[in-house]
Amino acid sequence: MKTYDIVVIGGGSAGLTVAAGAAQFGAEVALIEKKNTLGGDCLHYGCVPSKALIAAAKEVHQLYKSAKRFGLTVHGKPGWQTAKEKVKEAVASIQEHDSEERFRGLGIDVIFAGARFRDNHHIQLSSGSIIKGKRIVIATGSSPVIPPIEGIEHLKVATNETVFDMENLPERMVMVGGGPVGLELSQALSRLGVHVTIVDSASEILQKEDEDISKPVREQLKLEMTVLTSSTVEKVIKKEGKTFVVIRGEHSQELEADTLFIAAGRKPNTEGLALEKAGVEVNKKGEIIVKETLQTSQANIYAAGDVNGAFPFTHAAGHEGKTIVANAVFGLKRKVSYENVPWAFYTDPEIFHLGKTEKEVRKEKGRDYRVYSMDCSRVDRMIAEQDKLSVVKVITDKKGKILGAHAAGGHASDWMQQLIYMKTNDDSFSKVSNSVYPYPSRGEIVKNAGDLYWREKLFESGLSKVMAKYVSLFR
Ligand SMILES: Cc1cc2nc3c(=O)[nH]c(=O)nc-3n(C[C@H](O)[C@H](O)[C@H](O)COP(=O)(O)OP(=O)(O)OC[C@H]3O[C@@H](n4cnc5c(N)ncnc54)[C@H](O)[C@@H]3O)c2cc1C
Ligand SMILES: NC(=O)c1ccc[n+]([C@@H]2O[C@H](COP(=O)([O-])OP(=O)(O)OC[C@H]3O[C@@H](n4cnc5c(N)ncnc54)[C@H](O)[C@@H]3O)[C@@H](O)[C@H]2O)c1
Repeated sequence: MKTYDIVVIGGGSAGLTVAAGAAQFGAEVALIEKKNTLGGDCLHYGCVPSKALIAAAKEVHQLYKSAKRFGLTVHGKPGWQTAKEKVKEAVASIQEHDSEERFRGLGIDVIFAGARFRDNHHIQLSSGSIIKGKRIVIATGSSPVIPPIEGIEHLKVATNETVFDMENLPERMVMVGGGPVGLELSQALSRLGVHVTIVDSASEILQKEDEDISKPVREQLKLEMTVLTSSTVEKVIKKEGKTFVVIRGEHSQELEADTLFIAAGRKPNTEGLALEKAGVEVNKKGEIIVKETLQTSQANIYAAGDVNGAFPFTHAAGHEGKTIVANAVFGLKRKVSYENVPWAFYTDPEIFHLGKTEKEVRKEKGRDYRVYSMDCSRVDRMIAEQDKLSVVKVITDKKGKILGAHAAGGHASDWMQQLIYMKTNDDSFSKVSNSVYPYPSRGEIVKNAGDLYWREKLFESGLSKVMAKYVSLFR
């Protein structure tokens, strides 16, 4: 039986970060992956294929928009096979970075097998052999939750795991769930010609955002698809040879459809791991309970990525992975923090979210905070590109410390990046105004918000009146 310094279970974003980091620091590492390829959900069923599909759909959308504007006529339907090829190309290119050879080249033993705990140090592989880990990292990810829906077998069911391989595009699709998976993929599929209805049990989509950020995105999405909130899919029925989805709640109705896409949230992949044999505890949702050091209830076992449910994004899985390398390889007690970890939803317009929302800050601090909001009406690049939606909002404390930074708009995930750096380094928002932005760039919207900070300071100090008087004399 071979003993490793670190055994990593799961070859996705979290597991690959830990395995590569630990091996580069000289640890003997085994990486176990139950599928026959590395990369996990992000590469095969998540971030990468969805962004490639979004890009393909955007091309089609832009084509129709431009044709209309220039008085041209477009014939035919967008080809699903072409869109699928684009997705496959993107996955194949990125797969090279996550190749088995690359990880073997780092000295890692890559083992393609299912893993199961025998105790808190021993792992039974589906091949039959047993390996020992001084430290073990669980990075097994998550899977889509499929809510019970009577008669679901009457129509095609898609999830993020099957959509990119669909033979043909559906004609009429009901999307169960208007979270990021539901919204991003609904918009892409709608732009490729699918008639989409989103059904969400929540009273509104994008509830984690402040209203001024979510509203422009919601309004755009509602132009491209139907969104039924406070509603759920109860069952699927057949009537006169047609299939209907029965929706209950605020928008009760029977809706004809040929495909049901399920994007109703995620469940952690812990089934079959025999966590009880290792003494690893889970919460009510089945997520592995971790301390801030990412140690589980067993000090030598760590959990990273979607399986701990803390911040289910690829970049957060990488962030957690680095923390685990520091703690498991060097014996440190570094604590993970999500305070400066953003997220972006790649709808069109995009959503960018960093730190606290105004709703959250108000709850915590009452009125003891400042908000600097700016729309695109004075950003020449956005005006030139006929962008009428983009908006940015920065929330600070009285001294200018950034508590939250949020935006909606095309490419918002790019033009908001300066604020991630500033917040991470505790820089005052006042400093944005000192930066010179290239003209005309979209990022000027952030600079304009920064200028508001000084305008307010000047006004508060009464200096503006003195200055006005001085300037009038000067003239
Ligand atoms: C449609 C979609 C779009 C997304 N888009 C984005 C995005 O744009 N940006 C972003 O940041 N996040 C995005 N996400 C979220 C992102 O994909 C996940 O947060 C990320 O993949 C989590 O990484 P992970 O390593 O925890 O899990 P995974 O990447 O799922 O990796 C887990 C691995 O463990 C393996 N495994 C499971 N059980 C076992 C076992 N018993 N033995 C051995 N191996 C096992 C699995 O086969 C898998 O390869 C998206 C998700 C979806 C569904
Ligand atoms: N751009 C990105 O970074 C990106 C994109 C996609 C996914 N993700 C990650 O993947 C995770 C999962 O996303 P998701 O959208 O699958 O889950 P989610 O939990 O974020 O959203 C699920 C939605 O489904 C609704 N819902 C749940 N059960 C329902 C039911 N029975 N009927 C109707 N509606 C129901 C919920 O109200 C919710 O709005 C996200 O938390 C995010 O971290 C990130």
